[in-house]
Amino acid sequence: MSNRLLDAQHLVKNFGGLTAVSDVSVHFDQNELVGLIGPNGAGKTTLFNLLTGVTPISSGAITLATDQGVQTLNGQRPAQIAQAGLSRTFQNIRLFKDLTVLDNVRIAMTNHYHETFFGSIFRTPAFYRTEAAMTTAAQNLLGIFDLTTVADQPAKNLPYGIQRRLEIVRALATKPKLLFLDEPAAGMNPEETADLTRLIRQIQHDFHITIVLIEHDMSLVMTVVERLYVLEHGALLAAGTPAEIQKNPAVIKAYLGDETTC
Ligand SMILES: Nc1ncnc2c1ncn2[C@@H]1O[C@H](COP(=O)(O)OP(=O)(O)OP(=O)(O)O)[C@@H](O)[C@H]1O
Repeated sequence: MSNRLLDAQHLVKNFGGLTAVSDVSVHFDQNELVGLIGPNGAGKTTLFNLLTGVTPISSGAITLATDQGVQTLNGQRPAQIAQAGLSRTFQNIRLFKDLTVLDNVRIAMTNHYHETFFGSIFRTPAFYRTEAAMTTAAQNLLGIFDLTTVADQPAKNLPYGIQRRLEIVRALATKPKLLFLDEPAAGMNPEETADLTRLIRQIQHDFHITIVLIEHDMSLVMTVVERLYVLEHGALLAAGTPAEIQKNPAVIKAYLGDETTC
């Protein structure tokens, strides 16, 4: 039986006269850790935006395997796609900076805990039960990711690396099947990057989800992923294991050279 989770076929995205994504087909399997690399402007973030519904596709098809069968994602709104099990982080940190760490995670959980308008206005017992369940679940997640001691601090008070970790925890709070991380190591110092590497491995191990990672830090991406896609000028240049990609002459010529980053 196939363990295919997400299938994207012949995706195209045109912005006026510019083709940012040009006939790209990718797939992600259950519990896989996949990297997406390529130089600036190659179309990596646009591809994430297409897969998560942030940007509508010009043509192509995106399907997700679910317990109810294969579901078509293209044409659906980002909230519907999130509900289907796709979650993501962005290149720029998008936290509620004035809210506490705990509330940032609780808010991300609301799509799984249904509070009625009546309940929230009249503070019914059901409302308090839902609130308590959300708080407990959020505290558990913070515990797993060593954020308990900062749970009551406003997100803006956290060091940069911890804010990035909180973003990932928020994305996990939506209980995704597939997590897209857009340059999670951007702006991190070596110690923070090492922490992130451990965190990504821990998530895959503990949560059994698929993770797709855009990353410019080649040492990070080559150590954590099982498979890589390489984009160039919006098109797929290569796909394979880190060992295959590192030996691929076209990739070496286009991106790697003698450098450890591209
Ligand atoms: N909303 C938009 N409108 C017009 N052009 C866009 C839009 N979004 C992206 N582009 C263009 O599409 C191309 C691909 O951009 P994209 O951000 O996907 O690249 P990237 O590989 O993620 O780059 P980076 O590594 O710098 O983040 C670029 O030429 C960019 O200017």
